[in-house]
Amino acid sequence: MERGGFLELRGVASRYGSTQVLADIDLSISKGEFVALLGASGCGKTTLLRLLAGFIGPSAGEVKVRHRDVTHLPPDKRGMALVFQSYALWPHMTVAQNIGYGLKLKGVPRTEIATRVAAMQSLLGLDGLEARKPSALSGGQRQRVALGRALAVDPEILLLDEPLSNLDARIRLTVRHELRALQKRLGITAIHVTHDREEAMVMADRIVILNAGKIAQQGTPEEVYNCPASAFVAAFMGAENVIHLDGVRVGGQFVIAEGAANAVAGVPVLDRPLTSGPVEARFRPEAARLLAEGEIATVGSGITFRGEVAAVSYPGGHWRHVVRIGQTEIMADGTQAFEPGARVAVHVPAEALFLFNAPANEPASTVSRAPSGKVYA
Ligand SMILES: Nc1ncnc2c1ncn2[C@@H]1O[C@H](COP(=O)(O)OP(=O)(O)OP(=O)(O)O)[C@@H](O)[C@H]1O
Repeated sequence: MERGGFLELRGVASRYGSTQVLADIDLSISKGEFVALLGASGCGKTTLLRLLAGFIGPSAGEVKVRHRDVTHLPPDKRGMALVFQSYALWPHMTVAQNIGYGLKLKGVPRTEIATRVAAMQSLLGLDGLEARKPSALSGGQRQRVALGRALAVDPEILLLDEPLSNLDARIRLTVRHELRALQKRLGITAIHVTHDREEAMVMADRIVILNAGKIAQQGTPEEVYNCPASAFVAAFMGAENVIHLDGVRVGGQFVIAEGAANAVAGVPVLDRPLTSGPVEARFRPEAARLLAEGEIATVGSGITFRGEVAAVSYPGGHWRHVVRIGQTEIMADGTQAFEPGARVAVHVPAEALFLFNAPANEPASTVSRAPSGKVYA
């Protein structure tokens, strides 16, 4: 895959009336790349996709495809096709007519439409269903017809607006896999909007995380999962446990001060712009190791908190514990169950502990400050 330069967004902004929805969007997408736009509801994912498709114009910035400015081109002149969450199939048309719809609009001769439609049906495993109406298809089949209709016009760029979210969980896994395999096979560039983290992780070459209309971070699934650039990204990528700590930066180490529930601990700063003072420590429930309190000394680098089990449940595959550490409650998974009331140690390895300074512009009232080195909530 040739890197960057195929689809470029520079300084793109968008507003609905006086409401700013997107700002400072810079993206460079390679030909054949599968990019997931991931973010919470209302962060601007669909607006960005509609802007790429040409249904709305940006209030600032430009969109280029192969170095050609398409910012003000109408949707049908951009070489892009959009697949919606709701399928948007014509109910009175058959599968074949739906797939051929875009070709008919373009004035493609009937015999050629028939050939292309047949090829699409066979590519998407819809052979034998050509005469059916959408009402006589399963959700997964309908979504494949919608995909066929988008691909039949031979777009260079496929825009996917949560196309799998109406499918039930089991079918979604299959269609995810099919869609990714098809995209790779056709070498088509795809931009996929989703709020499902796992879907983005398993399908995309690159994940672009949006927060309130801005790019919070972009990178491979592994990068955004293992090296979140902010507390927001860490939380969004599942590191929902949060403990407030204090410490000092000494060269490449951050030395966490002793607290009511932890001893002094040093963790590498890596490439985080960490400064001495209060920090927010985040980690995933599955990254924490739960031990009986006496086992503290046997664990490796990272930090260990002393706590008490408040609740335990079995969601499948592991035991999930709610552990009270000071006034804070965190979740920690383990292969062994500890009873409520048990005194435990929660060890978080250095590589799974994400430290962030509290944002400088956060109002003082929302930033909790602890006495130096204390764990608190
Ligand atoms: N036509 C519109 N007029 C005014 N505001 C709008 C319009 N469409 C969207 N918005 C607002 O713009 C913001 C971004 O909406 P958008 O649909 O892009 O979010 P999203 O990330 O796709 O959300 P979801 O995951 O819920 O679909 C939201 O606050 C939304 O209320």
